[in-house]
Amino acid sequence: MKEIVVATKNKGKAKEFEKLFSAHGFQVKTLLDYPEIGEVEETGTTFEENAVLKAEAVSKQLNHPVIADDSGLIVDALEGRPGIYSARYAGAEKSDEANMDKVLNELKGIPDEKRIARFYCALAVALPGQSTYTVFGTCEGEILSERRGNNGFGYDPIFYVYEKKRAMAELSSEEKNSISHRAKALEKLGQDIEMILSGVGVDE
Ligand SMILES: O=c1[nH]c(=O)c2ncn([C@@H]3O[C@H](COP(=O)(O)OP(=O)(O)OP(=O)(O)O)[C@@H](O)[C@H]3O)c2[nH]1
Ligand SMILES: [Mg+2]
Repeated sequence: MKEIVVATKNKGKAKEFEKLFSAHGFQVKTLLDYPEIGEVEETGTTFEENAVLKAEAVSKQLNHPVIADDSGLIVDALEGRPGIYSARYAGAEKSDEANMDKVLNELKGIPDEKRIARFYCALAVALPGQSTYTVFGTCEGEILSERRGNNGFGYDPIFYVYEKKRAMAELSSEEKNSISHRAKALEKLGQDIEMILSGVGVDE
């Protein structure tokens, strides 16, 4: 089976990519398989910049093609926060529970129609010796007033997905993978995906 390296240490993302890429016949390796690779500092000011930083840094270290994901939650009533700071919104320990509590507290008393939000995912594909390619995807919804469901990761329990009329954490992994920002970004690679991945894949 061909392998694809995704430059993430996030177990939730890793699981989603495993399923998304298995549909294309690829086995996913992540930074959890390469403990020697340190954290890449996310110093960019956009999701795209951070995705490129992660993909290129890891591609250089491994000297092979790498995909990276930089993603997050954008809440209109919070002027776009937590945005690129989604993982660390409530502090460096990256606690999903503390992050959700912070968003829920900031939105206390805000009515449903003003709780509009979206998930955003930028994917960068870094191929050694070639320019890095980026695509993005979004998923529209609203911030609930309390948690619902146990699936997924991150802010999934407090995100109501318009397309499914349920919280993201109430969706099965198959359902999430059919509508998520991550899946939509991958879809944008469209018909190019097999071609790009045939360059990205590393034969075992
Ligand atoms: O409920 C969610 N469902 C999702 O589908 C989702 N995708 C992203 N996020 C949030 O945004 C941060 C990404 O930040 P991020 O791209 O820097 O990733 P990360 O730091 O977790 O891992 P890495 O990939 O950088 O190693 C994550 O930690 C989450 O808080 C999500 N939350
Ligand atoms: Mg990160």
